[in-house]
Amino acid sequence: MSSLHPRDLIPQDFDIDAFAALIDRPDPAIRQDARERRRRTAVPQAALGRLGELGDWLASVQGQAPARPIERARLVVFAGDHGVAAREVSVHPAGRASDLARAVLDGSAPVSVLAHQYGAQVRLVDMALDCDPGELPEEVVRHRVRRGSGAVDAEDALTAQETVAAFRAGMAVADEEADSGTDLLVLGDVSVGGTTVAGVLVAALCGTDASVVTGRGSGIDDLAWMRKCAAIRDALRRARPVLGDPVRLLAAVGGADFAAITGFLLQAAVRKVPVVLDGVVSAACALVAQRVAFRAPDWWLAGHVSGEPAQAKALDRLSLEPLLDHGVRLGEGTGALLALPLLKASAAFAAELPETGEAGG
Ligand SMILES: Cc1cc2ncn([C@H]3O[C@H](COP(=O)(O)O)[C@@H](O)[C@H]3O)c2cc1C
Ligand SMILES: O=C(O)c1cccnc1
Repeated sequence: MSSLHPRDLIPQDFDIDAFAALIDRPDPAIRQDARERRRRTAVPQAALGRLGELGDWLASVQGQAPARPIERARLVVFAGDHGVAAREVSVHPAGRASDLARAVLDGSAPVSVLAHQYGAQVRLVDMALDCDPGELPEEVVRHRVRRGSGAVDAEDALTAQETVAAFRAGMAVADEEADSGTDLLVLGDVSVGGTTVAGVLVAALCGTDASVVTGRGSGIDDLAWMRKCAAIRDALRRARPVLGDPVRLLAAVGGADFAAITGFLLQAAVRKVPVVLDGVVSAACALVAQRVAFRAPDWWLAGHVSGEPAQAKALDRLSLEPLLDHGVRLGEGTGALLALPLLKASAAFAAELPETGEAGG
């Protein structure tokens, strides 16, 4: 008989199913109120295009109509390395996500340029980078649960205990942000091999083959694509026995950053702070989180289409329609941040277009 080591046991005081009851839908009456206010402006309904609906959504998640301006948007970037990167499935060297993370910290990363441009604060959270923790600031490494997550095609990414610790860290980050008055969370990720892991989770939860979810990630060639597809196929075999259990699924074929993002998304919904999703990693975690609490996706917005087929599949399952499609494949939260000016525009229209008193067109 096989025996479970204590680190494979989910702590007894951890109840992931409690989220299902803790998360409400954003208030539909407020959404309706926002829609009716919009009808009373001189601008015809159709003229605002998607910005009208976006303003209604924003009002509903903020709990007031018209929507308030977004004043304290914060980009939260979760970082981690993945053992599966050793299969050469990324253009980035395996185990070197810390290089990408350092660029986010020193302001030279693509996402730093956008964050600076849009006045968004950036917070980097190291969950499992493969570098000495002493190389990074204490506030960045304080949530780290291990050095690199396991290679999901051959071994578990994490123990059950590490998964719960990472999930709780993500919840704690969402709580800290909610407590400090962040009014919009913009999600990003920095990893090497992350799009492979995301592909596994999406294929597992959608019941599709590896080839359907395998994309070019950070820009891989045909040979690397075949290696990535094979790694996803192998990991899918490992995922199947634990499909019904989100914690065991994240432990078997996820990673510390994925577990943290899943906890972060769910707790943000509990705290009623809206989140803009970025690419395939955000989408994969959102899909896991939807399994935990089916109402949670109403609190999230899909910033863009990243071109990874797994992202499109996941967003479809989440009934989230991405705002932008410009072929941006940079990760780091760039696609989510690009949506920020549109959201701000929708809030400004909602708040500042005068009502005429009569219903418009
Ligand atoms: C210039 C550049 C910088 C990036 N920084 C993060 N990513 C993106 O690539 C990684 C995932 O891709 P893969 O699964 O292939 O390793 C993540 O770090 C994601 O944020 C980048 C992608 C590019 C092209
Ligand atoms: O979907 C993503 O997040 C993505 C896609 C390509 C490259 N990096 C990230």
